[in-house]
Amino acid sequence: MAKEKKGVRLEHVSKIYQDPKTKKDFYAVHDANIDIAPGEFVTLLGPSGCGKTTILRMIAGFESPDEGEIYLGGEPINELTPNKRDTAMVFQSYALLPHYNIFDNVAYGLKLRKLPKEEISEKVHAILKLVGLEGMEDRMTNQLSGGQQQRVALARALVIEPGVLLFDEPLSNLDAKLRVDMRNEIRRIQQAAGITAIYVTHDQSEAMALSDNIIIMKKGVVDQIGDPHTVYYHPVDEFVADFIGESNFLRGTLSEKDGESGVATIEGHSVEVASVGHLSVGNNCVLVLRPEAAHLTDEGVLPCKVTLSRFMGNYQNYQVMVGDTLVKITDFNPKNHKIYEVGDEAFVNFTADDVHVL
Ligand SMILES: Nc1ncnc2c1ncn2[C@@H]1O[C@H](COP(=O)(O)OP(=O)(O)OP(=O)(O)O)[C@@H](O)[C@H]1O
Repeated sequence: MAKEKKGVRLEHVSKIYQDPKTKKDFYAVHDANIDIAPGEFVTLLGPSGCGKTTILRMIAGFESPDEGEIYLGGEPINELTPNKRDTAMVFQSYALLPHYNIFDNVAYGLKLRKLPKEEISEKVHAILKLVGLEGMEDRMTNQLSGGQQQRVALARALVIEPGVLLFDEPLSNLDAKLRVDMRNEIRRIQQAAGITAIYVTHDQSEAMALSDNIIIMKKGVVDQIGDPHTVYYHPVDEFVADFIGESNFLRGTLSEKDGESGVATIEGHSVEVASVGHLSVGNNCVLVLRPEAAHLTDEGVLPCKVTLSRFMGNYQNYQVMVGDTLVKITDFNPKNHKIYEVGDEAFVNFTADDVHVL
């Protein structure tokens, strides 16, 4: 449906703001280098205040970078006003026109572009079909549910056939169930429309569900860019490991090394590890162990004492102490495993491939 899918590139982009309290300048975004391929769905993910929205607003043209250059479809766009950029934004607040019906809300951008009436009608109907609002053209937007309003906002952005669609936390105002339904819809519609999408969220499951690639931001800096699998299994640091899913951090030192494999000492116990080429013997290291990758067994890698054991229906939730380290364990197959109770002595079991070493 898009005229042409466009890629987006940020080269050494920074944005400086003044802190209203201290009056000191600070980098809201610092030296961002991002390359988004045409047709890709990318999320900007990170905690509040990390600079996600600032990046999105710079791409849209509502803010201009203090350093660096932004390219859209290979062309530099820093000097272009928002209406000259081939982008459309879907806002958190929907920003619909309250006294207009669905048709007129969606047609608005096309009327501004002075398209012939028949073409407008054709395009609006095609988009309403795509977002699942066919036949509802005459409904006023204040008579719609949150999910329907979100669909209208999406249709209104899509109808102008932008090269890039920008989303600023578009599902924040919806309840949990609807958020999940709508995010699946957004992904379906983006793929059907064949459009490049950049999506701001602080919800990691939303980012995992939607993205080809996730850009994880930390205090104005791009910390890691990768597909959901990479950021989950190969986080670059503890921040990413903690932000994407749950993690246990087992701290110790590397005591032996042979090429890529080695042995780490954790709480006085030897643990076989892999992919430690970046470390030397004697270095401190952190083993990132996902709760679902760890198992409780009678014999295993690290002796522990169970401090919490809770049946959650589809999984058994444990907390255990390995020396002074608390380890969370999720057993997704409790029906077929021995259940340990609080106070039991057991072992945390895992293989070298189950841990990611930082
Ligand atoms: N116009 C402005 N003037 C001064 N500081 C600003 C301005 N806009 C944003 N900031 C600050 O810049 C930093 C980054 O803000 P930004 O809105 O990009 O964060 P965010 O990651 O999108 O956060 P959230 O998830 O809360 O929306 C924050 O510290 C914010 O307070």
